[in-house]
Amino acid sequence: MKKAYKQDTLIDLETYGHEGLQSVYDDGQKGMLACSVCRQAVKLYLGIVQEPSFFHSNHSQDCTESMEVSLSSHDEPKEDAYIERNGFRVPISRSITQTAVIKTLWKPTSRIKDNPPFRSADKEKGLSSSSYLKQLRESGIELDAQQTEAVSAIEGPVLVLSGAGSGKTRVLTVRTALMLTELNIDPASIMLVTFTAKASREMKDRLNKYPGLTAQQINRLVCGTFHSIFYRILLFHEPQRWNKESLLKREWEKEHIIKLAGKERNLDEKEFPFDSALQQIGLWKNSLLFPEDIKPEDDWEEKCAFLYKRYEEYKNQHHKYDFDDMLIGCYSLLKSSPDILDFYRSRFKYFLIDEFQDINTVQYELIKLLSSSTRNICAVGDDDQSIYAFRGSSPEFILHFERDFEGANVIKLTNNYRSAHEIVSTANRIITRNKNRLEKKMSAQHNNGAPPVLFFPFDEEQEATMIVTDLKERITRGENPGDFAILYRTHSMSRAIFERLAHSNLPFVIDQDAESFYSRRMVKGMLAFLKLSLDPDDTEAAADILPSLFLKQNVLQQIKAQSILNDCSLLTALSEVKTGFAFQEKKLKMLPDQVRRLKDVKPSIALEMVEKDLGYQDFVKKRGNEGSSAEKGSDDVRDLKVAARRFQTARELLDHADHMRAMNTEVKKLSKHFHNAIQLTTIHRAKGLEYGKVYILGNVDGGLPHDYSLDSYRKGDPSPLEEERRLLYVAATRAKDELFLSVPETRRGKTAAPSRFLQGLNKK
Ligand SMILES: Nc1ncnc2c1ncn2[C@@H]1O[C@H](COP(=O)(O)OP(=O)(O)OP(=O)(O)O)[C@@H](O)[C@H]1O
Repeated sequence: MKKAYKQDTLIDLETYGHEGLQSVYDDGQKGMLACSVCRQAVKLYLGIVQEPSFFHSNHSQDCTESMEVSLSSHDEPKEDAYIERNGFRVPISRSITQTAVIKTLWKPTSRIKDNPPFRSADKEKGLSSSSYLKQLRESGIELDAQQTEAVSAIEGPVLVLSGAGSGKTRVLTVRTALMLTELNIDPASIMLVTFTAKASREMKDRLNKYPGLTAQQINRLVCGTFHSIFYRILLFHEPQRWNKESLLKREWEKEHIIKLAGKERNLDEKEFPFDSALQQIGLWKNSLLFPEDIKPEDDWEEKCAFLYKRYEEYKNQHHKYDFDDMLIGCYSLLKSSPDILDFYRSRFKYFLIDEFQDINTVQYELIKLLSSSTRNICAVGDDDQSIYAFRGSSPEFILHFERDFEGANVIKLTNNYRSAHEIVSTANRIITRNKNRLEKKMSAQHNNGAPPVLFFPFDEEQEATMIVTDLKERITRGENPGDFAILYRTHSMSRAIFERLAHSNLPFVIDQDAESFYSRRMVKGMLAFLKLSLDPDDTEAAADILPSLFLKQNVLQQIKAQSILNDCSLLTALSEVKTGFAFQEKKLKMLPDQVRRLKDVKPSIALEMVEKDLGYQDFVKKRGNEGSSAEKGSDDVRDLKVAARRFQTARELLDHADHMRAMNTEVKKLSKHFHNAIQLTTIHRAKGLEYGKVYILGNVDGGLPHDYSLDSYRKGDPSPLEEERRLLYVAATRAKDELFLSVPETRRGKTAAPSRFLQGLNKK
């Protein structure tokens, strides 16, 4: 059905603007829509599979008003294409309708086109004379020819270039097992380095299941992350200096130190992004750049360099160290103590390094130092999956492996055992456009699945609604929530989908470090004006608006005292503050009236007023971290304005923000216990994981690729853009069976161009 009434207004989907569909959807959810024929309640279907249409909420038979609808009979969706389950309209057929298109307004869902046909893999089995590999094969652990070569080349430098899903974990574990069994290599002479502690546990678990290995052998392996292994070495040689009590374990401990230093430069806690500064400091440390090496290129780097210097001084004075120091400390120890270096060079004879594409300078130098005499290093990784440049990793280490380790044997694993052919082909087409990479092409081992889907919501809100509709349909039909993942470039992109899932009954989990959108500095600051408009005595809100009025936090005490003395509200007291600047004082005088007016208009308008009339725009320009492009305050402001569109009053928006903050905490608590839930995660966190079905949000220029990479590209540096393309590649290759790419028409309230990474993928 294409027509419905909202009160007396007829909504005709044939002519209704794409941008208004979300609010029609919301009206339907609130029971505000009626069938144009029988006047019973209807809702709007806003999903991925079919075009939007109205359906009755309380019975499955839709009225036959199709004569009113100007779709040709050829295009008309059949009523029996739907069934009603749990009050939800579920299409029976999963086929994507490309013919029943709402003219001009609705861009139909489509699929990636022109992928090369699937060639049944004539997979070469690994031929090896190894009796151990035969034994493994008999117990179900097979290797193909490339994998066999990779596990058998034990001596000398080896680079295993393993495409996504090509079984590198299998290669690493089988290789280790082979060394311990058939080759009788002492486990204590093998260093097996993984990217996470979880990965090292998984490796050991797998080894424990392999035939012919004893628990004792596995325990004697030196297996762990770079940090855990090198910290053990430090602790052995300098236990006093590296005792556990001196470790700055938590981010807030480190932030505390740089915040103290920030006072010397008048960097306000509420304004300066100390967390980003810590990240910058970590980046320098991991690149073995010490305070004296830094040559700041702009104001941001200059401030960070100052904080870095003070941070190091503080640690030295107070005998503290952080995680980064563990690696730097070990590197210095080995460099400055030839005896110790010799000892470890003769102790460790074999190095196996997982996720080599994410190695950083200090880690690389450590491994080079230790392996230089035996040169038995086996690096396993995929330059196409290098996505941690912000932590100092770079695909350069893998790209230059052959140069740094002369005579290296390079083995490519190109069979993808994870994903269906159409997904693998699409991923290949995306990544081959990167220039700085080693040539390789994955080939899928099965063809069970249709080409990836492209869908085109109007904005972030519709994107979330369409995905949740799709999830509900599928889960109602019996699919497993744990099979789904929703991946995004940055946490802030997950706001709308989090909100929609929080209001559904679907089980979902989020990353532990995902902060609520409404707790972000710029968002809180802006909402504080709305809060004050409803309650001029709200102390927290008064404190939160001070930075944007360019007032120090100590003004809070002053206005509290004034409000008691003069028996007035905090807001009125604020208007009396004397700053010594006539212009500022004049602005403060106007504040109470301006703030009070905010509650009388829709929140989306109120936010515009805060931005333009109350000077928030100037604040964001000056203090919104605008220079550091990756985390701009202005982006948060634009996101908030999109979120606010769905609310009629300031109270509704503020209640929603409180609810979402509470839900964020709650969902994180539950995330630890949920085992069969939809996963919401950043692409970075999804690395190394796999899911049946994957939705990727925001495939538009500015979203993925992220704005900052486009800025760099315009300035002549293409490498961040290449890293963004790798991110899309990593995201796409997490999917085993189905992949959905969302391409919204607008983003943050502005028209958006489809991601350049998808160019040409859906055209004949
Ligand atoms: N020779 C093989 N035959 C059949 N299945 C295999 C083979 N090798 C690996 N697999 C399976 O392929 C899947 C992907 O393997 P794995 O997770 O080790 O890939 P990966 O290279 O680590 O992936 P990524 O780099 O994308 O995270 C696993 O389910 C694994 O059991």
